[in-house]
Amino acid sequence: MARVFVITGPSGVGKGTLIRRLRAAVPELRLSVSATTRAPRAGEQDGRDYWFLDEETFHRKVEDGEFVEHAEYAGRRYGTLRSELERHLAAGAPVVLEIEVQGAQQIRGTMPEAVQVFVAPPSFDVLRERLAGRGTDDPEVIERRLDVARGELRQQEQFDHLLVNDDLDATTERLVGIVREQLATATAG
Ligand SMILES: Nc1ncnc2c1ncn2[C@@H]1O[C@H](COP(=O)(O)OP(=O)(O)OP(=O)(O)O)[C@@H](O)[C@H]1O
Ligand SMILES: Nc1nc2c(ncn2[C@@H]2O[C@H](COP(=O)(O)O)[C@@H](O)[C@H]2O)c(=O)[nH]1
Repeated sequence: MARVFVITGPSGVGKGTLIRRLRAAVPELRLSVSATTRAPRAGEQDGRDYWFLDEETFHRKVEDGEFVEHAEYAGRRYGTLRSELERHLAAGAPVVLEIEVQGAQQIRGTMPEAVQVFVAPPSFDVLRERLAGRGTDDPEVIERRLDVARGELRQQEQFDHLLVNDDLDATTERLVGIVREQLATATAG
């Protein structure tokens, strides 16, 4: 029964944008707020955008088995807290995770019933433009993320669904369609 949706793909491809639109269309879908050791960006709030943790606290939570998945990404740590995911599932709500590719691969091993969607850019140049256009990261951070993206894009065929995020409205519609279909199947079953 598909109650967990994983949205993965390279940084800057539009995962967060698509998930905001998805949640507006499917209001019962809840977002699992991840933990990270990276610094908050301007306007980001602890507990809403991320749980911002120092390295020591993140490490302790890893040791205590508090993450369902975690990964090092571009020099920072990111992870899905078991408590976040279980809180939503216990309330009977479907949950969406926005995570990078190593974490998505871990979820495949531990939660094979989760529906995994890989979001790809129309081209590498477009990905670069989106990361730069977002205006949240320094040029060297953008280059590091693009380096990671090359490896991530090589894994795109391994996921249940592949969405090329070209036209935002069209991609949103396809994502909403995937989620609604899975939820309808789960309800019927
Ligand atoms: N289909 C699209 N066409 C044009 N611009 C887009 C499209 N989708 C997203 N964007 C823009 O691309 C930028 C990056 O999007 P977003 O922050 O959602 O990416 P992300 O995959 O969530 O990144 P990260 O993994 O770093 O959180 C944003 O400025 C967003 O408005
Ligand atoms: N494996 C995980 N990856 C995560 C998680 N939360 C976010 N992310 C991904 O990290 C990168 C960078 O994010 P940014 O906010 O610094 O731009 C991006 O691909 C996110 O999707 C998580 O819990 N686990």
